Amino acid sequence: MRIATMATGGIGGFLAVKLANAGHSVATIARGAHLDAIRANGLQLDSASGTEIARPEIATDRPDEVGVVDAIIFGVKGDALDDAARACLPMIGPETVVVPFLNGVEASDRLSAILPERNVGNGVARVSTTISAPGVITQTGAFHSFIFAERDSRPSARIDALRAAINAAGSAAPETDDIDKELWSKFVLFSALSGVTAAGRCTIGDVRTTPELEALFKRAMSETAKVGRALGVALDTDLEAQIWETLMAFPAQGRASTAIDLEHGRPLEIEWVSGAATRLAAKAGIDASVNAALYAILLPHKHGR
Ligand SMILES: NC(=O)C1=CN([C@@H]2O[C@H](COP(=O)(O)OP(=O)(O)OC[C@H]3O[C@@H](n4cnc5c(N)ncnc54)[C@H](OP(=O)(O)O)[C@@H]3O)[C@@H](O)[C@H]2O)C=CC1
Ligand SMILES: CC(C)(CO)C(=O)C(=O)O
Repeated sequence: MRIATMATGGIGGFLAVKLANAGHSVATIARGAHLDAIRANGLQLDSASGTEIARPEIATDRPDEVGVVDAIIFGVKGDALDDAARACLPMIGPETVVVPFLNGVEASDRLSAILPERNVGNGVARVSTTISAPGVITQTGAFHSFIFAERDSRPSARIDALRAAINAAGSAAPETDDIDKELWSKFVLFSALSGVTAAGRCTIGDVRTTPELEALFKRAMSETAKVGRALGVALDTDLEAQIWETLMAFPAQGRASTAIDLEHGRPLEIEWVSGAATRLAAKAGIDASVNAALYAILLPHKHGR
């Protein structure tokens, strides 16, 4: 397949290494020192199972030089979505699918306001990766799973082809017949994890062992789940219990990327996480005072410091 990564950070970089090393024609869109390093040394993925280096066929900051691709792995932070989406236009042909893996539940709709809707899919990533140095992606933990589909979850040859490519490349792209459920199930987890570990400057271990933080986490989760259900998403009736159980298996030192971004003075994606939970709750007439409070506490740090 011809695949582009817009861009080549934690998400795009992880998949670019796997797909390029599996023999696909991969164009990595990146910029600055990260692009220079990819061009000079290749793109490196460090994980518990070792180091993999890929030499993507194209590494560029000029998407207009790439040509039309079959699929675009779309992974930028929420505030960068609009510019990055517009930059994808020259790579899009009639059959191209653009799959967003952003946290939150609004990326696919936002992309569809900029790109032709028939070219937009929807997806959710369960992985923990970051750019640790120019040209280097580091994975924490061993989990990596990318769930995606057409926006309405209908069966689709182009989605099947990308799933097959990712599975054969050594990652995991399980099938789904309800992408909204997948997205919202992660959003219920992530809105609570992001808000509590960032605003509380704490770890998952702290949330598990401090009853007050546990209560806060569970209230945030329950608010977001109520919003999803009010919007008609078929969330499991015991989703909140499942998430709490999952949290028991996370490393105690773990935190949401929002908490790590806060620590490093980087911009925060809160508009699309606690902010989105608050906004969508207001629209649905649901009280989301915990998400609103977590959002407010983090707002002064939204643009980084
Ligand atoms: N990484 C992870 O483990 C997970 C991430 N997610 C979500 O996926 C999304 C992407 O995250 P992640 O991959 O970690 O983000 P990163 O910050 O690692 O990577 C994003 C990259 O996009 C680049 N970029 C942004 N706009 C453009 C542009 N117009 N042209 C070229 N490059 C551009 C950035 O460059 P620059 O630094 O120069 O701005 C940066 O290198 C987020 O919503 C995140 O919450 C979800 C699950 C797990
Ligand atoms: C919680 C986690 C690691 C799960 O993929 C995540 O999405 C993030 O921190 O951004």
